[in-house]
Amino acid sequence: MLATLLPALKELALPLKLQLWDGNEIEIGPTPCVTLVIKDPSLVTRLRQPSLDVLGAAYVEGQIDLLGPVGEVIRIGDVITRALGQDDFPLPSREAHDKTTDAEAISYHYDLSNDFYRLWLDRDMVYSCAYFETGSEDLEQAQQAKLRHLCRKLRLKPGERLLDVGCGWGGLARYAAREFGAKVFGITLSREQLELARERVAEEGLAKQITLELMDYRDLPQDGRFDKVVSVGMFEHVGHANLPLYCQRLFDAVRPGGLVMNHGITARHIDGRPVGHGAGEFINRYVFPHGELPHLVNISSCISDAGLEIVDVESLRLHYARTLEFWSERLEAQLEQAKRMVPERALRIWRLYLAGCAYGFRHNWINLHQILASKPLADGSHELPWSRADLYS
Ligand SMILES: C[S@@+](CC[C@H](N)C(=O)[O-])C[C@H]1O[C@@H](n2cnc3c(N)ncnc32)[C@H](O)[C@@H]1O
Repeated sequence: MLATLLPALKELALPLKLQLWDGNEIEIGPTPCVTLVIKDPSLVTRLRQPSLDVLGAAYVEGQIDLLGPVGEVIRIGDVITRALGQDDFPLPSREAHDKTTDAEAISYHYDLSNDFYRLWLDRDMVYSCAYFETGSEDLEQAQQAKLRHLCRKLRLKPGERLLDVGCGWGGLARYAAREFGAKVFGITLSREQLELARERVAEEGLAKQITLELMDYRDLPQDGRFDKVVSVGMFEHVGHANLPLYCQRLFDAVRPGGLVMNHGITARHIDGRPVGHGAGEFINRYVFPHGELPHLVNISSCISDAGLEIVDVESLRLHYARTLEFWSERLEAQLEQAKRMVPERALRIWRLYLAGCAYGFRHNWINLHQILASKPLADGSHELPWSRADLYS
């Protein structure tokens, strides 16, 4: 098999070296910066028609090692799988979601280790796309700018009640309470997140303004008690089948005249056909089980059908590429510390996931949309200013 694989790889002239199970080294292209260590000879057959899922799984399960800058590893993986891989990937499955499967999926990802996430996220541990007003900000500045951008889009005022659906480690809740005087109710399905988020609320003396609970979005109050609703990086876990219910819950939670912000990752294609040879399969298998990415059209349609009026949409695709590059660089710079916090297998998964998603956003495989919607008042009016000028003043 090696006899057919090597000429095919060499044609790609990649900066890659193979190291075989017997110690032999073969240079595939000029000045290699990445070494693919094949520990298991049976893998060569599968590499003849590779996918990012096959390569990623082999790395996670320890059948191969990948040495060199992780960004280059991903780029080389993409070139190889596009050149040698198959093209007929099936459409991703759209699954039924219930509270139990969703709670397990959330725990798998978010309860991994608070220390590990603290290592490479910003100090507020905001785990979603940052906002780069000029492109020259560092991660801390860009995450603070994102929190401000969200609160401004929501036209948040002192004393207003804000619901934060999928509140993570509480960064937005604390920002909205501290900087905008809001009263925040936040929910998460992760026990680890909740514990640390509550600690941070108490440390900042914000306990009177912020309540955080372990709660599924399906159990939210439905009496329009909130002035504003925000959901950041959460709806990717909902699944197509439950999008109408999710949007209905947001509608029912907010008062007439109130605003709803849905910030999340969206698919490149409406039918969900794969982008990146096997990247989606890898993410689904190892990173976000039961995750599903709707297209902007799917989520917009559900928001509208629920009775909300979409008033503003912004794409932040390259902002998420930049955010993920920061996360990946920070993790790569601290691998020794990370090894002490999570099992080797998890570290391998998260290294590929962060660098791979940075690459995916950069190459337009996926997008990020902030969708602002208003719950119309009885006479059809809403409470928004005439222009967006206030967002930038
Ligand atoms: C990517 S994190 C984003 C956290 C936070 N919004 C941020 O920007 O840092 C996704 C969040 O959604 C929450 N989540 C996912 N599914 C949920 C569900 N069914 N009900 C409530 N929260 C959920 C997770 O627990 C997690 O806090």
